Amino acid sequence: MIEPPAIMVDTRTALYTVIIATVLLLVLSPKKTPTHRPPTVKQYPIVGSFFRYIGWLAKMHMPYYLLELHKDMGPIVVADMFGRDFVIVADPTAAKRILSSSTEFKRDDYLLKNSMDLFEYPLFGMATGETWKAHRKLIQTGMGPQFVRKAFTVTLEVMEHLCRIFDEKIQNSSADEITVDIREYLSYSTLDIIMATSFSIKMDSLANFVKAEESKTVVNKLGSLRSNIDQLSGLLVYRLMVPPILHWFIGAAPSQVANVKMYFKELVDSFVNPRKEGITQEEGDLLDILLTKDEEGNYKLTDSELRDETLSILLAGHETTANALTNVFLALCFNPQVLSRLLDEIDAHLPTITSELLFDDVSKFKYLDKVFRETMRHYPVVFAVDRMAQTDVELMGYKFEKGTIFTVHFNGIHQSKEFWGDDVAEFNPDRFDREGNHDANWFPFSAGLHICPGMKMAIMESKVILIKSLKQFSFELIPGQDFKHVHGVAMRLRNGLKLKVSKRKDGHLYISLF
Ligand code: HEM
Repeated sequence: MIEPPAIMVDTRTALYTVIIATVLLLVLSPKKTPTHRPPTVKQYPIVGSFFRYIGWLAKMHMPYYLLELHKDMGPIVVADMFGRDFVIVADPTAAKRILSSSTEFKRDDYLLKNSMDLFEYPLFGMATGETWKAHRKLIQTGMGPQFVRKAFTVTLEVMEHLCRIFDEKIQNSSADEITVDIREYLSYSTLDIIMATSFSIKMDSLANFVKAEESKTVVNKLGSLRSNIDQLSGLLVYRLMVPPILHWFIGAAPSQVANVKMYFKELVDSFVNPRKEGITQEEGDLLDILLTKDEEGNYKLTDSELRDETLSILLAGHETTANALTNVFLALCFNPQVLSRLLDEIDAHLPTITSELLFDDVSKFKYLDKVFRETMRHYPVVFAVDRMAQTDVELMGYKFEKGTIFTVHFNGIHQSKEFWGDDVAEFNPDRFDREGNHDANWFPFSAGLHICPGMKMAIMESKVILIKSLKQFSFELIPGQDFKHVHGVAMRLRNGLKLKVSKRKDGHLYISLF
């Protein structure tokens, strides 16, 4: 018969042996070799996975397609689109690494490759390299604290104008309310703001839009700036997706786009040349910085570089902000309790319509800051950006060859329960009060080398527009609209956002759902 104490000693020894062996195994075992390929969307010869995404593409719902892929296959997925493989990444640590490296990953100019005849040097599309670096330095210098202060003053002026327009229209209406597509008004307002802030040019596109709307005609050439910008961004997207041989059939051949090209050349010449020739004075604005000369007295940017950078600012800096603001209105419409708290804050800091708003006051609107941040998390206007591997790389446990394209999927990160909690689908500005480094998971302005240089201006401009409009007017959602976002240069509501606007009647604004 076996003595019980002896059994106990043996069991303990065996247990210790197992623990030590496990620890040794973990410490000494070779590093797990990364597997070759992450989960991959099933592809067929020639067509790849075209039939899986064609439905989404046709509805312009590619952002929703990418979210579905993550839901089915995890945070890193290989998907083919238009005959190319993209590694779609929805992990904040991997995203930071991709966006911050100047050796392992770079932006390629694939967005521009088919559109070099239209423009070649816009900062937002240029490959990471020496030309980009020189342009970025100039633009960053020009978008310093003075730029943001100037944007504040300009935004107040434009908002005074916009509020006057709404006031007059409401007074002239029989029902004391008007129906507007708020995105249209925001789009023209942000266009005027960016032109005046960056180049000290008064475009009056908002006024021209209103005149054109009333008379149903385009009032003058300047009024068509927006439509030319729309055409240019559309051409960029179409030319990216359609091979050059087919450009003629979609109206995008060089001869067919000559008018758009000429329009922008004339427009930019009209304000750059007088400044160059000393006919108009220096304004201390971004244009002055873009017109900086080197030690030999030559302009740092060539004529075409200057024209393209001017256009780049217009393209990058106006629809983005207009769509972000439209999304705030959308979010407020669906979340009346958030709106109510926001109005309390606005009323606390600005007791009357005539109360003055100073630059330093904007930072006091803490709840507004959270509402804006939550809107940008919920609906990131730029939902993804691409980078190309410059060497063989290892990422998230997988190996990739040089030349692999990575899509950093901001929307995927922003919609991930892992990083934002189980209530990720809810619109909750208070989530930014919770413990944790929210900035590490928040990418609406990208990160790293190409982080949006206009971010501070965009945030300040948006806050002023919201404070001023919400203080004076009530907004009511028109039912039956399509609230799904479509892709393009920016993620946007397909048909804008129709709202009823009336004067705010008491201390509270009402944005009601239906
Ligand atoms: C809510 C508004 C805005 C959003 C969401 C936004 C978003 C972005 C994002 C995500 C990028 C990075 C692209 C990349 O990583 O490849 C970017 C770049 C850029 N943005 Fe913005 N932006 C906004 C407003 C503005 C404004 C107001 C300006 C100009 C005043 C501006 C000028 C630029 C420029 C020039 C770049 C290119 C930077 C580079 O490649 O080095 N953006 N923006």
